[in-house]
Amino acid sequence: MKLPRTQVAVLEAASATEPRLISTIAAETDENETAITRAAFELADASLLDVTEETTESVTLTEEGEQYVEHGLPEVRLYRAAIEHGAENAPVSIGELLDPADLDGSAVEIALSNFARKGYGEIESGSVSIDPDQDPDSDAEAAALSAIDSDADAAFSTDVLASLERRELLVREETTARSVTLTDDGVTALMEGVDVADTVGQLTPELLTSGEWQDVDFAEYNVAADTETIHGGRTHVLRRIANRVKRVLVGMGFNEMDGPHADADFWINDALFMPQDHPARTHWDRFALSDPERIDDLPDELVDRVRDAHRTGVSGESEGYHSPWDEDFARELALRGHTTSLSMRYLAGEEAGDLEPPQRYFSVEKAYRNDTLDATHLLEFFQIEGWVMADELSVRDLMGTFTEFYQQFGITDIRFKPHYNPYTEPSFELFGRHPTTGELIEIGNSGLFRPEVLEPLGVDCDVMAWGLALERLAMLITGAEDIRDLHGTLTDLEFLRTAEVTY
Ligand SMILES: N[C@@H](Cc1ccccc1)C(=O)O
Repeated sequence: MKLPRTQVAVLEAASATEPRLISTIAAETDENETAITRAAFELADASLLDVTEETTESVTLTEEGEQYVEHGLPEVRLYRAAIEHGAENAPVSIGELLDPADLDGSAVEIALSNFARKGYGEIESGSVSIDPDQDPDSDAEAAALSAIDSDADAAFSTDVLASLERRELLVREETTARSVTLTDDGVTALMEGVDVADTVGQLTPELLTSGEWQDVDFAEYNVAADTETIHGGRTHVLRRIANRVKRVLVGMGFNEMDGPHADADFWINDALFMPQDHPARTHWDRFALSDPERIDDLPDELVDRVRDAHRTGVSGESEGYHSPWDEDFARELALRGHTTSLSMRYLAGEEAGDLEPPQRYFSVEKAYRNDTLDATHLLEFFQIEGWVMADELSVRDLMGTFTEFYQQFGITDIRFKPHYNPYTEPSFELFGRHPTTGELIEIGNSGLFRPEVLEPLGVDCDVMAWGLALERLAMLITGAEDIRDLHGTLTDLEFLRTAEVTY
């Protein structure tokens, strides 16, 4: 029988009685492991070999884990120091214990939280009291750490391993080792004699330049063979969803808006009839920029009309806020807290000229808010902004548009809740049901622009508008439960590699 060179090498290195590791064969034959693996699978396909896989877990300590092996766990050090300072009798202030326990910086926090978690005692108003029945010498985590330090294969309860992993004191890794064993057919083939076929497995520059490629026999590829998974580049799941959203909206007849991320407060807030003392306009919520200090090129007449709307209202029963309106503040620069600044620019005729109804515009762009990070909030996120201008619009048009839009993503259970925005009346928040937790999560905000917004802009028909959160839509589509899985430093790579955008 004639076989390619690497296959002959694998066959000769394999045994019928004892599985041999592919990595060992690769080392012995001085071939790379991928080539040997491929040869092994080809031989398995021809029934000459069996390939078996064994997954093993290896555990290694992190740098922090190693430090604790040497110096003791912070909570254990705290317990020992507390005993030495008489905490068995009366609570001792934490300050007194830091030095003796050799704790500073982030180690203090680590010591306190694990001390409490393990029931070593209690910390109340800055004082430590201990549970005298505890024995830090039998701390299960400390024991596991030092045992792993001396023997990586040491066995432990999964609970202890999991908690050490959570504390990032160790990392667990899975490795798959493949072994080969000769089958009966393989043994027979070897006994009858196996020769190296003059086939070429790889086309090289030398073969090409010498012209030799014309005379050689090429080895056949087994395209069905099992191989290592290679993770190629891929468009980020959020970008894929954004692209999909754009395509859907264009399909619904919308044009795309574009504009500055940093803008005058005038466009971000004042044009929207947001009172200047609104909480969202304070430094708690807003990322202010200082250079340039002010934006000069605002449309003067519009500035005057917006000022009047704020102070005394517009025609009809409108009253305005009757509060001071500071033009300098309106000219200040900030990162846009919503992309509704773009809607204002377009409705004012600043971007695409004067617009006659009907019109539909959208953007899928970033907005910035000084929020607290959590499972549903990021400091920068994408908004799906949109508006429709027409002679006569009602809440039914708004609901119908959302129903049609979300349907394209397979989302049919949307809820509406009456809401308040200074710039729309009526206003509605939108909720969607999370596919795995079943929880209703807020996915957007919407409404019909008030006359106090439209009249200064020179728009004399109805405009309905919204801002939907792209990341929340992504959570509904992919089932991600934490927005931080989608982007930012905590993203789950495996999720990004495998997440599908279905529609
Ligand atoms: N700007 C609003 C969304 C919105 C846009 C337009 C009209 C109504 C609401 C937000 O960020 O939540």
